[in-house]
Amino acid sequence: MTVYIASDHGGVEHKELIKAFLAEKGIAVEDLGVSTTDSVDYPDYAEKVCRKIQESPEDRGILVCGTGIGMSIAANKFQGIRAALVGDCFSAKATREHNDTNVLCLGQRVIGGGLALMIVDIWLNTAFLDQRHQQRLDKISEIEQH
Ligand SMILES: O=C(CO)[C@H](O)[C@H](O)[C@H](O)COP(=O)(O)O
Repeated sequence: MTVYIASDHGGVEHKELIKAFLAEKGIAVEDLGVSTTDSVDYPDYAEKVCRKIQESPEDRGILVCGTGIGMSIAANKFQGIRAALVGDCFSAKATREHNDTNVLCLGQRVIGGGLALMIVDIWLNTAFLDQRHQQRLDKISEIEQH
């Protein structure tokens, strides 16, 4: 599994932190930008990550902006992407178990680096529960077709 990661200017510091954390754990990570705090538009970076996940659905994406909200709104426009904005450990686990999310969104202006890394660790290491949850994801896919 490869983790594709990107941020806008409001999330670049957490992105760098997460990238180093994943590399240290031996997890393949590909950085799709940005590398400076020059102002950019977050949908451009959400698209870069989401296109990668559409091409290889076994991979995962992580998007960071100031609040994580803009990235999550943009990411959920892409077919097959289930993106969640997460700011606590309980939701990090639940959104994998129940929603099988393939993109994690984080807000650098909202949560500290330590919590961001905990969330990433839980999110990457929690499996989808399937069972009753799959039928709900199927309904989301149906909505996406119309
Ligand atoms: O999309 C967002 C808000 O939902 C992100 O937090 C962006 O990073 C933010 O809008 C960028 O704001 P800025 O004033 O241009 O730095």
